[in-house]
Amino acid sequence: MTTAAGPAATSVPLVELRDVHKTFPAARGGTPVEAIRGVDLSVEAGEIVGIVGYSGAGKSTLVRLINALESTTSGSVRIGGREIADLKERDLREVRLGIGMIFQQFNLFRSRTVWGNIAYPLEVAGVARAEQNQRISDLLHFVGLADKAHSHVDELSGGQKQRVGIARALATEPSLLLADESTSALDPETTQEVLSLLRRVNRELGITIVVITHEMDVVRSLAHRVVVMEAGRIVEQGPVVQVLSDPQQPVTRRFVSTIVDDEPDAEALAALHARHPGHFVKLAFRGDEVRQSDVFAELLSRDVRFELVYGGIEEVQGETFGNLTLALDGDPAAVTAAVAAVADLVPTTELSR
Ligand SMILES: Nc1ncnc2c1ncn2[C@@H]1O[C@H](COP(=O)(O)OP(=O)(O)OP(=O)(O)O)[C@@H](O)[C@H]1O
Repeated sequence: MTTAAGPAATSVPLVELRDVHKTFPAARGGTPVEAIRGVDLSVEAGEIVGIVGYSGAGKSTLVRLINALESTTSGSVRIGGREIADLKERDLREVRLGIGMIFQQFNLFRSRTVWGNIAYPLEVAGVARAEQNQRISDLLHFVGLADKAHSHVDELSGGQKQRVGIARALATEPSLLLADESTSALDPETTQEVLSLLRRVNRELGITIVVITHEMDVVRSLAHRVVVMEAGRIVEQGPVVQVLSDPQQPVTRRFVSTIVDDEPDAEALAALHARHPGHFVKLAFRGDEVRQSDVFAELLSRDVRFELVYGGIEEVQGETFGNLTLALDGDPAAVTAAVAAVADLVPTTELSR
């Protein structure tokens, strides 16, 4: 009998990059561009990994290395344990068939119907007509567009177009789906629909997903793990809840601050100090290990006044975390003792003026 942990612990990652570099040669009169500078990355089968970074960080180049559209300058890219650089064209085609892509601008054929778009990769792969028909029909039902089979692409909304893009990407039954800014052209409600479809692709079909995005909301609601890129390097990575609740690098903090506003920045802190007397401390709550009421009870038992002046509690994928900033006021020795007592209960940071 195999256990769930057994095969997973010994199986090779679906995607494995080791010390990968990619330098584009200099354009005339310019200098070479080091787009990827020593990236190590593993993606396990069944994961959803979000890759975030600002424009130019190297995200698209990384994806083009993973789907073998670009070759490395040095380092190793393995897909399903196979070294891409060693593969002959025929094997490379097979690897590419195992990877689906969806794009920000959908990249659909306007001259074809919805059915025709999904059929395209099957025609290229030489799949028999009867099997094509069965797969296309199944996919149309899966993405909820069975009634649009014979519509033209121009008649569809953005969300419907992306659902066609997803069906087309799944037609060759890939094990990996790469999504490059796949929701950036969509409004928030349609974005949620597409993300929910991607979650089903992962959960119900077992397909591994790598999404590239600059939207942290996409990471928060979709990914299991997040990888942060800056200037061609991975600067931080980890489970989404961990990275959102305790970002380490400045670039990660900037991304996280777009969706989590539970810490006052310098300007907000100055404004708070102008309104509230006392000593400011930030308390970090993670999960339900420590109850806020225990912390407040500790403060109430002491000879200090306190006020909640800033903060927020987030829930991400069923886990809660957040920071609360308190202003403590009273006799300096009592305040110092109260801060020490609270610091025994929860991670506490003193916020200086
Ligand atoms: N084919 C190319 N030739 C020369 N330079 C390139 C090429 N492709 C990418 N670059 C450069 O490599 C760097 C990384 O680009 P890349 O497109 O991978 O970043 P990105 O994080 O995906 O950015 P964006 O979100 O804007 O797409 C940039 O400086 C870019 O100009």
